[in-house]
Amino acid sequence: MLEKLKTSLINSPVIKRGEYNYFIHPISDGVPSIDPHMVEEIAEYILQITDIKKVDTILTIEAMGIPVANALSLKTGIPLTIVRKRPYFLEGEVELSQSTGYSKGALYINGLKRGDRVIIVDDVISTGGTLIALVKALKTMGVEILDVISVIGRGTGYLQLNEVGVEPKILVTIDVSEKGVEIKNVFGNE
Ligand SMILES: O=P(O)(O)OC[C@H]1O[C@H](OP(=O)(O)OP(=O)(O)O)[C@H](O)[C@@H]1O
Ligand code: HPA
Repeated sequence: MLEKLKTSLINSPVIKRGEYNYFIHPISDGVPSIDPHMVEEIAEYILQITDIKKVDTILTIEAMGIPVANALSLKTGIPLTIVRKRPYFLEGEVELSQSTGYSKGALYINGLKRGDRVIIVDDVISTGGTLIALVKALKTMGVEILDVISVIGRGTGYLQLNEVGVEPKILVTIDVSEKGVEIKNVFGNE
């Protein structure tokens, strides 16, 4: 189960970004090159754990949620909506603040309306700062969140989502230290 993802995660280099131990992996960084068979493996797995038929749009966040979310879109014919890091000043655009363990910025939602049913797909959840801000904004907009799926999870940031009534599905949970990456859990194996 998710063998390509697990093997490659264990082999990820870890660098320092300030105090933050940052792992580098194709799915979360596009570096080194992304193996399409690994993306396929991940997309197949996600389709087994979510009820995709009810979804109006697959929602992801620029940049590194895109490869997996796009694979899901191609496989299902369900449109892809990308939360961007730049504004377009369109009517109804919603701005939110993003904060991760190593960066701060703004995100912009376009193309969603009240009542739309979405799944959120992202590459990594760490502090939870990105997804909590997005979930809060979507709830205010009246968008229905059917599932929140992260390919990789690290730390306890996902618990913040529990506080707003969301239990994210994290495919592979890891520990990251200066020594490297360790696999802690695979979704469905709890
Ligand atoms: O749980 P958090 O601490 O918020 O971290 C997770 C976020 O960090 C990464 O995004 P980043 O802003 O680095 O952008 P990228 O996808 O362009 O690499 C990742 O894609 C998640 O969106
Ligand atoms: O350590 C990380 N690596 C890659 N992407 C990330 N997004 C949050 N944390 C990380």
